[in-house]
Amino acid sequence: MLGAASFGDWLGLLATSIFAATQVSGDTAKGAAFGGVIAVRLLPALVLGPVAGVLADRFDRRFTMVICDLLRFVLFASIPMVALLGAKGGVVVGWAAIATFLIETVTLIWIPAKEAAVPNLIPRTRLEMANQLTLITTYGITPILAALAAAGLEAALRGISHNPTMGWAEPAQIALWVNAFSRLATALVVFFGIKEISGRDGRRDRPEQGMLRQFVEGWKFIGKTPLVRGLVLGILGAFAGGGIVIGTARFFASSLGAGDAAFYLLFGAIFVGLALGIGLGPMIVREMSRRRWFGMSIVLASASVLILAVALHLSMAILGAVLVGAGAGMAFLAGTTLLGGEIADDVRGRVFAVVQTGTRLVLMLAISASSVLVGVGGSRELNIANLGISISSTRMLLLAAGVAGIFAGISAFRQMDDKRGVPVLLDLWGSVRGRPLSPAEPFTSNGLFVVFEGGEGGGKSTQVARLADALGNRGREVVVTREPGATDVGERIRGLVLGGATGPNALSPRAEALLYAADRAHHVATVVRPALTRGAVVISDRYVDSSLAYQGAGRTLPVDEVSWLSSWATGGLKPDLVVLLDVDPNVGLRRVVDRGAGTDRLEGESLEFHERVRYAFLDLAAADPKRYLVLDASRPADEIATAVAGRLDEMLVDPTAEGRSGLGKQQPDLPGQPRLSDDELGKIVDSELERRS
Ligand SMILES: Nc1ncnc2c1ncn2[C@@H]1O[C@H](COP(=O)(O)OP(=O)(O)OP(=O)(O)O)[C@@H](O)[C@H]1O
Ligand SMILES: Cc1cn([C@H]2C[C@H](O)[C@@H](COP(=O)(O)O)O2)c(=O)[nH]c1=O
Repeated sequence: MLGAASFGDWLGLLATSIFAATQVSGDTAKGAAFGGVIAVRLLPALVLGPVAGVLADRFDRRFTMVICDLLRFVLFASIPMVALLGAKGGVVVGWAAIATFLIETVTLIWIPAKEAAVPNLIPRTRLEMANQLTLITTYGITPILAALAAAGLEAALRGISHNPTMGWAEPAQIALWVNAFSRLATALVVFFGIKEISGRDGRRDRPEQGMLRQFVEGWKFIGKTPLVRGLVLGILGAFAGGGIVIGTARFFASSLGAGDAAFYLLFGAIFVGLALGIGLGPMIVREMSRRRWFGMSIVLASASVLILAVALHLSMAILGAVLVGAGAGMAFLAGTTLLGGEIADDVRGRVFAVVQTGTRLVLMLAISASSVLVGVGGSRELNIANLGISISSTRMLLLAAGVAGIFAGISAFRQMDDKRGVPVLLDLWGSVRGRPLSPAEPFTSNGLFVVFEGGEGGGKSTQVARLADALGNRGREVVVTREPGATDVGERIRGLVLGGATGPNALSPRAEALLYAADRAHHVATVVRPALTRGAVVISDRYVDSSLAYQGAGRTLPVDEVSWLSSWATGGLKPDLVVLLDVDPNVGLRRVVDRGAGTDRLEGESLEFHERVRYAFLDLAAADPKRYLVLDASRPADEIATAVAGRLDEMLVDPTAEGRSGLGKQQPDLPGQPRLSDDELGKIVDSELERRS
């Protein structure tokens, strides 16, 4: 139904503008009438936008929508009616402008009511799919259908409408009637068919609050909530960029040496990209955090504006335009879904109203300012320092828009990020492959987590014991632990992975990886985290890197999958320091044999296996040197112990020294959930009790 109404609206937008233009003669008057009607449609946003959201949050949204649609029915129908009643051209145009202004005003109230109501009707898991459908219908299918219908009407009725007795059959008039009746139909469907829109809690939340208070509270909510701030900032930034692209499009097409055809091609490319972004985006990024996806999509759209700015050839410009559209489409979808799904019902209307008002204003300003600016300098070329490098002002403007958009996308990303500390590109790559990285579990470490890693016989157990003694003598609480086998469950797992059959009946590599991960999950939850919370120094003989080296490089399982598994098992807990005892496998394995306690299943692996393990450890250390202390394990044990103790001294004296990233620090608050003062908390509890009573 909303699709049909949207079709009617697009048709109405085209029809009112064309209709106004046909009522006057002369090019200038026609242009003014056409542009005037469109400008009038945008103006009410200025006046009414801020209060529209309050109405959506205050009154029954179903009745608000129905009343708005009935009003729009009457107003749309009145435009052709005035002409039918025989009014003169000027009067008809005047009334078309006034009616359009009123229609837009009413629409401004209808949109936040509808947008705020939709999330209450659809389960959250389906919200994105519903938004996909709505956006594709509203911005993809219905404008095209409307344009086709307008052209079809024009062709079909050309003969009839010249007949003076058939004035009512002018194409623009018919289109307006269609628009009017589509609104009447929406009103009836919402009133009789979607009664659930009325049944929400939010309306009764604060009936005693005045409108002004609600209005002010809405703005405060937007300003104070990082998620909403980020969303609003990102959406406005994206629209500003989009406005500049639209405003400069014609000059840009001519700067490519192409004419009107190129202009239409670029426009088409943006819409193709938009449809691809909205339609395929969720399938590509799969489980990726929607907050991250939103910021990244804005960065993609803006970076693609830069491609436009430097495009030397039409094909490059078309690629840029498709990517601009794809980024914008994905940002639009992610933004709408986040607004609907993560914002409480009682303020949702006001947030939607701010977004819709802001986007209209920003778009209008960006289009007009950029078209004026390129109009002034667009046909000329700026010649830099007489070096023969000439840059058109259109491209400079696009460059500025791209940079500003990237900035807006990054700031939005930062404000909303719900996976702080998780590398962005790895997360994106993991999500595309169906395995997004998990954020670190909120946790306060008051201690120090030191891990010893390395190949077989490197001297880890020896050095763990030496360090524990040294720290214990200084009065520190030290917890010595190991993987696998630090807990009862771990002991049993150790028996499975290190004992057990070899040859064809041996444990499969994936099962082995899962068993090590299970040991680790239990170990971290029951030994490591509690000790770190107490403030102890935890010294572990092996941790995550052993899985990456042995199961990843040694068994040749995909390292990113093993890494994801470990990060899931540990909730993202990273050591403060990893001491890597680097040993040639020939030397290490000889020591193991000389120890005389026999060899286990892994120690019995080939030399090539142990070589791969060794270089995997070294690669891990090279990728994050601040967190690692790499020592040559062939040095005497005392020298190694002194080097380790020296590094620990530095870290314990200066808690901010490199490698002590998580120490004594609380994980950041989740974005979108600012900490509340006792006062604020008290107020919320009071109002909740009041509401319940
Ligand atoms: N720096 C060293 N130089 C020579 N021998 C050493 C050195 N450090 C330890 N050793 C000896 O090497 C053998 C293995 O040492 P240790 O058990 O500490 O190594 P590990 O890395 O824990 O072995 P595993 O890989 O089995 O866990 C022991 O006999 C130990 O005494
Ligand atoms: C944690 C972990 C260990 N391993 C391997 C490495 C060793 O061969 C054994 C542990 O024996 P140690 O004498 O206690 O060093 O297990 C592994 O393959 N994957 C891991 O995650």
